[in-house]
Amino acid sequence: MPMQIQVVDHPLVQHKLALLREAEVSTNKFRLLTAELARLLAYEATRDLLLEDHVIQGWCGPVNVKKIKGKKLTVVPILRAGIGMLDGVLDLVPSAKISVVGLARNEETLQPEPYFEKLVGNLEDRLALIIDPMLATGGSLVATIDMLKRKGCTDIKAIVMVAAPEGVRLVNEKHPDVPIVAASLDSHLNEHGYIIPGLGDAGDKIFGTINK
Ligand SMILES: O=P(O)(O)OC[C@H]1O[C@H](OP(=O)(O)OP(=O)(O)O)[C@H](O)[C@@H]1O
Ligand SMILES: O=c1cc[nH]c(=O)[nH]1
Ligand SMILES: [Mg+2]
Repeated sequence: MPMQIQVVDHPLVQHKLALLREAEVSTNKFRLLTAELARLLAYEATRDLLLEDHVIQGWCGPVNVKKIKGKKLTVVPILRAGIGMLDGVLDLVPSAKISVVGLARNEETLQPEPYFEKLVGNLEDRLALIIDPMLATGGSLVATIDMLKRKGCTDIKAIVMVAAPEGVRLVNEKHPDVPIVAASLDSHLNEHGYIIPGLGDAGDKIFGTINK
């Protein structure tokens, strides 16, 4: 089975990703680039929202226009690192609700350990846009999708900056209905579950908890 993932090859996306990969990138620059990249990826991820026809009163009389149909959006940042992408996504969808999921990957077992869940009501008729910079083993994304589906959400998409093939395969297998949009599909995971070449620890870089 070929992997299902949309890699956005827009030159601005690839350029910003290249700057993010620099070993010496500062916390400030990493945050700014993460927000900019999130904005561009969200633009691509919302490309297939459905439109409907409306007639409005324009300056010279009635005008036929198109507006987004029906479904409202909830953005779902996975704590902590997903917070780094939130402002960029909200720039495009400022009225979206926000559902927050807290997961910490256990460094030994690589399993996600849930510590927070605050999902907005009525997920049945909302598109959930999950945001997290890193898709590594896929455990965190699968756990988040499981939580959303338990609350009745049926329309889910994930935006990540960098994905590993291992994680994409797991999400494709467990949740084939959930599209993944990424800036890059990288080579593999190392023995500690880090993406190679990846970005290092995105949470630590965004929150300034270690230098590299
Ligand atoms: O695909 P996985 O193998 O589950 O790994 C990816 C997860 O790991 C990182 O978060 P981490 O658990 O380090 O938490 P943090 O955001 O608080 O740093 C990252 O932001 C993802 O959520
Ligand atoms: O490469 C990785 C894997 C998990 N989490 C990160 O922040 N980076
Ligand atoms: Mg981390």
